[in-house]
Amino acid sequence: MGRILCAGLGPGDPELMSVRADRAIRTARHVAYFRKRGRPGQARRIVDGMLAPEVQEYAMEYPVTTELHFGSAEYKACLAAFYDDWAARLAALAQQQDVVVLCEGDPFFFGSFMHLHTRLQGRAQVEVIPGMPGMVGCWSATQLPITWGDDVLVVLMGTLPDAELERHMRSADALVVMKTGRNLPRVRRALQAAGRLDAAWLVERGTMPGERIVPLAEVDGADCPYFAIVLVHGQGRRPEVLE
Ligand SMILES: C[C@@]1(CC(=O)O)C2=NC(=C\c3[nH]c(c(CCC(=O)O)c3CC(=O)O)Cc3[nH]c(c(CC(=O)O)c3CCC(=O)O)/C=C3\N/C(=C\2)[C@@H](CCC(=O)O)[C@]3(C)CC(=O)O)/[C@H]1CCC(=O)O
Ligand SMILES: C[S@@+](CC[C@H](N)C(=O)[O-])C[C@H]1O[C@@H](n2cnc3c(N)ncnc32)[C@H](O)[C@@H]1O
Repeated sequence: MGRILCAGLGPGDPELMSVRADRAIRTARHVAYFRKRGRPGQARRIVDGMLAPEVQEYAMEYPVTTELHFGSAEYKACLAAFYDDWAARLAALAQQQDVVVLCEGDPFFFGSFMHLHTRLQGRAQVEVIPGMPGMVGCWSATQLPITWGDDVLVVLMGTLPDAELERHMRSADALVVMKTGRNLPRVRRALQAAGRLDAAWLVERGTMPGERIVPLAEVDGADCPYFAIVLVHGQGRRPEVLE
């Protein structure tokens, strides 16, 4: 059985990837990565200038992202076929030589590689190199702590229904909202309803080129990039500052 190594790349700044991922990428002969059709892909962009000249690249282009609703049968069938196809191709390739799959952030944290990982069991030796999740890069970009004392941190997806968003926003101390993109107006409304809007920050492309950090209440756009996270920092218990 060949080996498939998935390298977590961290939030975007190449200096935030692990030494192990760096080594795997620089010595790789076969490199695969996900991307939206017609775009360079964040994972591929992060490793610009790191790949060996003779490397073979495999761009795994999503057949759809927002064109079909993710709850529809058509979307599920289309994505299942896409993952099945790439799992078979990578397993065959790995018979000859190691394959490195690139993944922005951490592969096991809402990463596309999870869908290949499931399908590759028993067909290849699969290893995952952890990466710093995007949200860590984002809260560090704000230069403020995210949790103190007993704070409960909840990670939400902007794709959740409005009522679910609002319920969690009311109960948690610190908040991370991912998959913001075109869901931004709904995320904003839910934060307002939960009384959290004034404490919320929008971090677009955290640690990537074009990074933008703004108080969410000051943003009037209906949309933001897919690579954007909304944060509410916890204010939990801590010893008082005496001086
Ligand atoms: C459908 C939707 C729903 C949802 O997120 O649940 C969804 N992606 C959406 C949008 C979207 N996706 C992408 C862009 C362009 C970004 C750009 O180029 O700017 C846009 C925006 C756009 O097209 O406008 C590309 C992309 N997506 C993933 C990666 C790789 C990675 O991150 O690993 C990359 C490459 C990024 C790169 O590196 O460039 C990964 C995932 N995306 C998934 C689903 C899951 C897989 C599908 C499945 O199996 O269901 C998974 C694995 C996440 C998971 O399963 O949690 C949501 C619509 C929400 C809505 O309705 O608004
Ligand atoms: C499919 S998930 C992938 C998560 C990734 N595996 C991780 O560990 O962060 C994509 C979502 O992650 C968030 N994200 C990841 N990295 C980010 C970054 N550097 N800046 C802003 N958002 C980011 C965005 O909310 C985006 O919609």
